[in-house]
Amino acid sequence: MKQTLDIVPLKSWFDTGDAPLIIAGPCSAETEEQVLATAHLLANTGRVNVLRAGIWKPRTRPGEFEGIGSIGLQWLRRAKEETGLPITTEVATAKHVEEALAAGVDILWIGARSTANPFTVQEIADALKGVDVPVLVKNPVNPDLSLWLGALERINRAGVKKLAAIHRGFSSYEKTAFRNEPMWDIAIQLKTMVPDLPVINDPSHICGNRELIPYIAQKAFDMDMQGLIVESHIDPSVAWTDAKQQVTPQALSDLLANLALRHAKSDDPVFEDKLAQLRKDIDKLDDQIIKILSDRMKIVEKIGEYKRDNNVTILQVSRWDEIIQKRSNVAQALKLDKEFTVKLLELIHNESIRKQNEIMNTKPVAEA
Ligand SMILES: O=C(O)C(=O)C[C@]1(C(=O)O)C=C[C@@H](O)C=C1
Repeated sequence: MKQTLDIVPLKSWFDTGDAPLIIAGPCSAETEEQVLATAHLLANTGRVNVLRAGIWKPRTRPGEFEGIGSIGLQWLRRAKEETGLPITTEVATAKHVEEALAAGVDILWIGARSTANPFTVQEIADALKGVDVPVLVKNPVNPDLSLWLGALERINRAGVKKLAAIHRGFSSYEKTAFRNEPMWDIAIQLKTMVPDLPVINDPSHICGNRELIPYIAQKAFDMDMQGLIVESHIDPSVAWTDAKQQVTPQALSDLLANLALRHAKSDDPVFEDKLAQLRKDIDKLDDQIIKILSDRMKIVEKIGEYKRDNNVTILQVSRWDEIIQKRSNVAQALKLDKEFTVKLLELIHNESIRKQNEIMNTKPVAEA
């Protein structure tokens, strides 16, 4: 279902021409020297549009480094004056918003833990009323699209029209190669629901290690995301936070140079013609799929009536097992992915059960 947010296009508040928006900088501001040195090296790459640094850090356990605090804002401000790069930091309370704005922070971002808490988001939204500052909203820690959308809506209702989402992946109990599971389908759903909303990818927090960053960053561009926010430190080996996932400004520059940029459309008419033809072929096949599904469902309904009239259960596990087995074999022979085939059949089966459930509780036509 489409959702509307009253937003202005990214280009109107940050024009990067044809290139994606690149935000980079240390996970945490540690010292003035570190912030300034990183900022200069990043600016010198010519590939970075905005400098980031965490000042207030929500840490999972107490006792860890919780950010340098307000003093860091002055370092960021100086970095901005010296390099010309706009600056951004995370805010989690109304007081953070006030202090960041007073220090001339150009873009604010809301972290994943804050997005997960509507009280926090509302407090930030209230502090933003009447302020014309761009806000980036990270996805919540848990895989909950409504919560992400809800946070964007709260900020938007406060009057913030320069709005974007940050996809930083989701916590998962199961340990995988990623620190936070990308769960691309959730970000894709957000993009489908709010097509005008720019989505920026955060490969550092998805990966948790620098090695996987190029893979995720490329995938983000392939998924039509409008930018990247990447953690970069002059010397990641001594970083106070997230050492494993930070890259040097030089490594970031090399990484960005090696990414293939994608565009939502091509201006080559030959490509567009060929695409239009292939899409026509798909349209025809999709119509056939729908017709076949409708024919199948009519038979399912008929079976449903026989079952009702003979007091036979809807669910027939052995028949269903047989279908999964036989059709998966056919699918494999036709080079269709097995997992995809099983998921599709399960969807169909659930619909059969729903349909037969409706029929089970009606009377046969003769008795009605
Ligand atoms: O074969 C049946 O008994 C049906 O009702 C059809 C069908 C199906 O959709 O293929 C539906 C439900 C059963 O669990 C098994 C199969």
